[in-house]
This record gives sequence, structure tokens and C-alpha cells, in this order.
Amino acid sequence: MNINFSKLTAAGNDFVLIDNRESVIAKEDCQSLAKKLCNRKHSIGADGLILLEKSACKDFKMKYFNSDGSYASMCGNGGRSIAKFAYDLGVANLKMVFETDAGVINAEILTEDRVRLDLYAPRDLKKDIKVKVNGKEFDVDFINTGVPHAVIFVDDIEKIDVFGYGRAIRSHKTFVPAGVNVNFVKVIKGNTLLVRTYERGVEDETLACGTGIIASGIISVLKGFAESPVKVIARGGDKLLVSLKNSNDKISNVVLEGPALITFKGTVKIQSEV
Ligand SMILES: N[C@@H](CCC[C@H](N)C(=O)O)C(=O)O
Repeated sequence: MNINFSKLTAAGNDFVLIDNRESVIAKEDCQSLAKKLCNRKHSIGADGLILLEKSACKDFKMKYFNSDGSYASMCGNGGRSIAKFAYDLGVANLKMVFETDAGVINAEILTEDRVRLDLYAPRDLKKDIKVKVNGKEFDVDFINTGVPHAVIFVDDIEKIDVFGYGRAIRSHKTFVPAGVNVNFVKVIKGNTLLVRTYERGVEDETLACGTGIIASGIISVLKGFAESPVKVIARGGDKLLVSLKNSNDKISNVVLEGPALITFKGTVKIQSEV
């Protein structure tokens, strides 16, 4: 079977997007297909597979799978990408509303390559958790911004071993069984954060993680390190903006703004055993 796809990048977090409104991909095949299509040596290559599906009440529904095949209820960079993809397909207007398993999102295509997402409220905030890995103790703040995130402030963002510490914290007993995405954050002048993320499901550092950037922005505001709107520079150098309202640690009006671009389109042959 031949399937049309678009490849998008959102701050260097890259995705394969497929229009699955007619259920060409069966539910039980999604995970193995994600693994295959995201493989950078043998297929298209991406951090995740995103399916655009029919929604009963909104413009469409987003389904997200990491490159290792695991399902995730949300992806911030993927959310901007699917908005761009939906507009390009003619499924949605410049302003749209879509469903994810984390909540409903209002999106707006701002320019050729910039998208704004208005998100649901985050949950499960836990501050100042002590986590010891590889002989070092970290002060971790946890928040679920659609998927689980650990946020850690560091002095030297260039030197921190994101892969080594990120991988160990991701699977630390505090965060099992779900695991956690791990964000290392440096606050710099100009109300700006530098963020590096070890992503669960990619099992490596990615060039950006949208929900991780939101988590880092929220925690920075809660700790008084920054004010909304917070500027964020992702590992790949792209600039994003996070804004929110905070009333005694009750977070609302969360907005993520950042790039999303279609890099190419193609057709991929799916083998029957998928
Ligand atoms: N890259 C995403 C997050 C994707 C899901 C994550 N890896 C998980 O499994 O929790 C983003 O931009 O938010």
C-alpha cells in the first residue's frame, strides 16, 4: 500500500505526518509503523509519527507516536506541525480547534512558518523532588504539560551530560512506570531560557521539545526566575515563546508560539506485514 506523507520540522523536532481520516492505518499497526517510518537509516526518519484523524466535534484529532513506537498523549512541536499540515491539506482554516488525548487545543497559523497554540491547563505539579543519579543529586520540579516533564536548572548548560543524566532520571524510580522527559534549563538575561531536553520515546536529546519548553517556562515563572511571556531558545537555536497566567501555582492560559515548516512531501510504500 502506498501512503502519502508530509515531513515537518518544528524547531528541529521532526515528524512524519499522515492524513488518517479514512483510517488507512489501523489502530493496531500505528506503533510498528511509527518505528519503521521514523528510522533515519532505513526509512524517512523522524522523532515521531503524527496521524491526523477525524473528530466528532472539533476540526480533527491528533494521534502521536514516538520514534520508538510508544504512544504519547501530546507533543507541543507536533501540535504546531499538525496545525500547519491541516491548513495545508485544507482540513482547517488559519484558526482551528483540535483534540488530543491531553486536551483540546486552539491553534492559529500566524505566518508562513509560525504557529500559536492555546493549551489546556497543566497538572500534577510537584516541586523540589531530590533525585540522585550517577552519583549526583538533582533538584527536580515535575509537571505534566500533556506528557510528564522533569525540569532541572543548571549553571552550565553546555557541559551538562544531557544524555547520561537525562537517561538515568528518565527511568528513576520516582518516575516509573511512565518515565519522564527531562529538561535542563539555564536562565539567561532578557527573560530568556536555554533548554535542552532528553526525550522519552526518542531516548536521546532532541533539538527541541515543545511540551518541555512549556514545562520549563511554567516552572521558571513559578520560581520567580522569569516572567510571562518567557522567551526560550531551543537546542537547535530556534526561538519560542511561552506565556501563562499564574495564581498561587494554579496555571492557566498557557500559550506556545514557535516555528513549524513543511520540509518535503512524498509517498511511502507500507509492507503488508505492518
Ligand atoms: N517532542 C514532543 C513530546 C513528544 C512526547 C514525549 N517524547 C513523550 O513521550 O512524553 C514535544 O514537542 O512536546
